[in-house]
Amino acid sequence: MTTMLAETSAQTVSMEAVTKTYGDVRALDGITWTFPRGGFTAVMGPSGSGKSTFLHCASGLDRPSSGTVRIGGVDIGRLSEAKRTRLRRERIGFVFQSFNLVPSMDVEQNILLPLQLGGMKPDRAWLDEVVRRVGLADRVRHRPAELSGGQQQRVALARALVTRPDVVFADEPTGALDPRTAREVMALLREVVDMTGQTLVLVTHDPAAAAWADSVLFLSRGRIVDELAAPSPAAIANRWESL
Ligand SMILES: Nc1ncnc2c1ncn2[C@@H]1O[C@H](COP(=O)(O)OP(=O)(O)OP(=O)(O)O)[C@@H](O)[C@H]1O
Repeated sequence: MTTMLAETSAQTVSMEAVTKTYGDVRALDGITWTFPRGGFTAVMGPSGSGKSTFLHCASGLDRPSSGTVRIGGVDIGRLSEAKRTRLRRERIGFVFQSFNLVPSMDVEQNILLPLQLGGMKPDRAWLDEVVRRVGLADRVRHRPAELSGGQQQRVALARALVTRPDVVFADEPTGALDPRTAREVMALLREVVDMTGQTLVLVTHDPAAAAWADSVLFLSRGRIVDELAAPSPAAIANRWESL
């Protein structure tokens, strides 16, 4: 087996005293956190605890109301919207519950889309490596509609990895999959972290999915209230109950 640690980014995302308010609502209330490089972190919390807001701010989709978010060492609060978009495209990968593939494009075209949008040149060797790693080498000319849900999510993962991002954010990536396919996708995410040193952040409601992570952050009312390292599904469910 090959490892590609040398090819991963030196930077991750760090947040310092981050708040986000919507009118009177304090959706994030003083978040300070740096995602460990090469680590797999799950973020959990009850409905309304601020998970989506956390994901949006940490990934540069949105700007905090106060505090600092650094992506690859760059303070996103100081960037124009256009520059933040560019930084996000180059430094962050996304995987969503709904896959978000372009139906008219084949697998390879979908995977290459972030490079195309950013005017970046594909690295053929890395593309082949990513496609092989997610198990799609014999599917590159298929369209999304010709693939199972699990395969479509693998395409989305390959698309997230193709730019060699600092951090991949996965938002309920198994939410649309049956339990067996969900386990396969989680096992693949774990393998990608272990084999490539990719930093990964998973936002999920599902203790079984979160248990694949190195550690779980628990959000409540916009704050990080706990971290569980090397968590079992039972320990996660237990902590969840008391939030
Ligand atoms: N655009 C917005 N405008 C106003 N209030 C918002 C907005 N986005 C989020 N909020 C509020 O901020 C708080 C945190 O919401 P957020 O969506 O981050 O929580 P969540 O943990 O992701 O919830 P869920 O699990 O239900 O998706 C909630 O009180 C929510 O109503």
